[in-house]
Amino acid sequence: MPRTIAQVRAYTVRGKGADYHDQSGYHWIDDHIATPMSVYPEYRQSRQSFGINVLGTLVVEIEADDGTVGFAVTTAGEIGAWIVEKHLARFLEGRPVTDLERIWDQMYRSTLYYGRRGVVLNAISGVDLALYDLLGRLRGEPVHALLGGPVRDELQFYATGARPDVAKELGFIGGKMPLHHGPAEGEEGMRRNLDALADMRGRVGEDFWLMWDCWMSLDVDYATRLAHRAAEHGLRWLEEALIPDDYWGYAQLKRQVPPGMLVTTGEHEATRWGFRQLLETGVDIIQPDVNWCGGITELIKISAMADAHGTMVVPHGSSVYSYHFVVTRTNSPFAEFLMMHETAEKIVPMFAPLLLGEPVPENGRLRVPDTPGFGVELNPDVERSRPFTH
Ligand SMILES: C[C@H](O)[C@H](O)[C@@H](O)[C@@H](O)C(=O)O
Ligand SMILES: [Mg+2]
Repeated sequence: MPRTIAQVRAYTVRGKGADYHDQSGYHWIDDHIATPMSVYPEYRQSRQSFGINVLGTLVVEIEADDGTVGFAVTTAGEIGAWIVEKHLARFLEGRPVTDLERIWDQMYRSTLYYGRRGVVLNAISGVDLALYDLLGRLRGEPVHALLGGPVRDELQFYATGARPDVAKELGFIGGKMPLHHGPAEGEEGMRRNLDALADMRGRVGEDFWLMWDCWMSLDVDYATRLAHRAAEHGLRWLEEALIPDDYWGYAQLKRQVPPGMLVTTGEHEATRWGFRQLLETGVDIIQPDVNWCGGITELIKISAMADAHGTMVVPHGSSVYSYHFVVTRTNSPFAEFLMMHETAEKIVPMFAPLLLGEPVPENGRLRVPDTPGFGVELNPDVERSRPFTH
């Protein structure tokens, strides 16, 4: 007889954690990075200035009738806590822990009138991930064992951050840099972008992967011109050049970039329906974030669709929550590691200080632990609050 769900609880945490853009003091991740808001000069220097960190962390706890507790974290803060406590909890409490598919379907269908993507799917993802953590703890198995088991002994990673040259020394297979200047900064900005790429290529040599993360900041014309000029410096992929809804733009960009340059995107997309539209554009790699796209239950569907399209799935950096998935999928040959050290020169856990036991790559590689669930615990020293109950 499977255990049943006794209670669902939602907590919020401010500062760092799953809302990893919420850093204090200097941090490369908030240093003049191009965004859709870069058309407004007053919002170019800092993404926090326009609110990239307004949500905060949501912690979802799910307790079984035997007292076992599973949890997961995501980016959703108080809004997410309200959605979990006041709306989603009703589809879980009293149900078997194994009811993953029915619970997901009812959470998604019941929130369609105000959800579909964004913070509602972040909250649904948090619940789904907490359920997988609880199921793994109850069965004494790591989540990757619940997903069919590893297809490789260890993960290999590329690193995202300001210092691909340091990433190369640390054993990563590539370095993804933030793009600093968008179309509104004209030819001067384009030249600065290309100078930065040329400089980094000079530091890492000819064979190390270099990528740009454009964080939705470009238009098709600028992205096409940038791609063609970046080709001489061996840019491997241009990531999230356009806003997520511009599926037509992604299809055009894919047709226009130089042969061999990859077009990638997807971290701000959600559900099998959103990714079906993305796959039909012909992009080369989709990058769902498992904490935002609908959780493991939805990522299984997204990944199978992509596999049939011959498209790689390299989830956006989301620590253990993506590692347990990537290690079980043949069309996910490598993973992302976000360098959350303020100058991207050292390895620190992505969600630090939120999770105890959060594993990090060594020499750019990681054997995903066999600890039950996702193998991490909430840090009791991190202050959290429960803003709503039900
Ligand atoms: C580095 C990028 O600007 C984002 O901050 C990052 O979170 C995301 O786009 C990524 O792909 O890691
Ligand atoms: Mg990205």
